[in-house]
Amino acid sequence: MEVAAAAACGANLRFSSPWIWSDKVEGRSNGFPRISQQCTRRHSTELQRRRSEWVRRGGRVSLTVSNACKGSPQQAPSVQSGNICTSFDSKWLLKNKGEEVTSDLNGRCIFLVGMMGCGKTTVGKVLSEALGYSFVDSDKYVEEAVGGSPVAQIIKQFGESSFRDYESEALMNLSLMSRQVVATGGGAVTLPINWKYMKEGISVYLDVPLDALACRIAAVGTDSRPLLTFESEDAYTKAFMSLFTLLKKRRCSYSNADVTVSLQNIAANLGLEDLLDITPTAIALEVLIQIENFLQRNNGMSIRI
Ligand SMILES: Nc1ncnc2c1ncn2[C@@H]1O[C@H](COP(=O)(O)OP(=O)(O)OP(=O)(O)O)[C@@H](O)[C@H]1O
Ligand SMILES: O=C(O)C1=C[C@@H](O)[C@@H](O)[C@H](O)C1
Repeated sequence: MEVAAAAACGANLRFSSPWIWSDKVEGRSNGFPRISQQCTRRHSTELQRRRSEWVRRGGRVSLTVSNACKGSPQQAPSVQSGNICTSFDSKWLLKNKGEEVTSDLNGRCIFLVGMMGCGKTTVGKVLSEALGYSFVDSDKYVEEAVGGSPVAQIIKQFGESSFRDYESEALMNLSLMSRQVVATGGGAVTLPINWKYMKEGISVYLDVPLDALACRIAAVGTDSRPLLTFESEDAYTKAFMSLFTLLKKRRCSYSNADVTVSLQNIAANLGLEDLLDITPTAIALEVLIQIENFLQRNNGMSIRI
């Protein structure tokens, strides 16, 4: 099936194998993607199979051995991005890195930003545990503030602009706190005032390829996501095309984050072909490594904009 509306969007798409096989999404002469029906069905089934496997394994991943890491856990060297060792349990590495980074952070909050489905909640919970921080989901914070209605209903009932006002108020309140990992809403980055709040802490962009996002969202359904407005019977196509348009508008805003953590880079560094093999623990570890680098580059200070 061809997705005509793709032609309306002028952004560059980055496809990461193996989420979209080259025989299923083909570049067209006009530079826009063509997505086959078969592709979308295969994606959902494959995703569900892999997710069950991932859950059965307890979210574990085997990491590539690096020559840079030798010795016992007691003599563990500091972990550099891209040099994650198999010899130690990744949770052990995360805990240790968490302890190191916690003291550098001096109580500052971490704000996770990124498109819906990029893993802010999943990774945020793991990260907060490693840092000894609390975890807050700003969507949940808004829901509680307005009496328990789901975000989808708030948007439908009051409109996106009112939701953004509630979201800004939530971020303002959260920016006054310390020792919190905050999973922000996917669109929080679009309002400049929110950056003022988030710059009270360290902001981290979780950069996940569009096709992986669409797969994850399609696997759980699009019903609770009113901003996915592309019309299609197929959940993957609906998610992919809507996210494509949203990301085109937001990419620049995400780049304001202090730190970017790219799943494609993690996969490349770990020698993994499949993004689904990257566990939340491995992603949280990369977040901490990148935060540590950022703090070192800026002498422990977050740059304010
Ligand atoms: N590393 C991962 N590997 C595989 N699936 C993942 C991973 N991280 C998250 N997921 C799955 O992706 C989906 C979205 O994750 P999550 O809710 O953490 O994203 P989010 O960024 O908080 O989304 P939103 O902004 O919509 O709240 C969930 O179904 C989750 O189980
Ligand atoms: O990307 C977005 O704009 C959104 C993401 C969700 O987290 C919610 O904040 C809401 O559905 C809007």
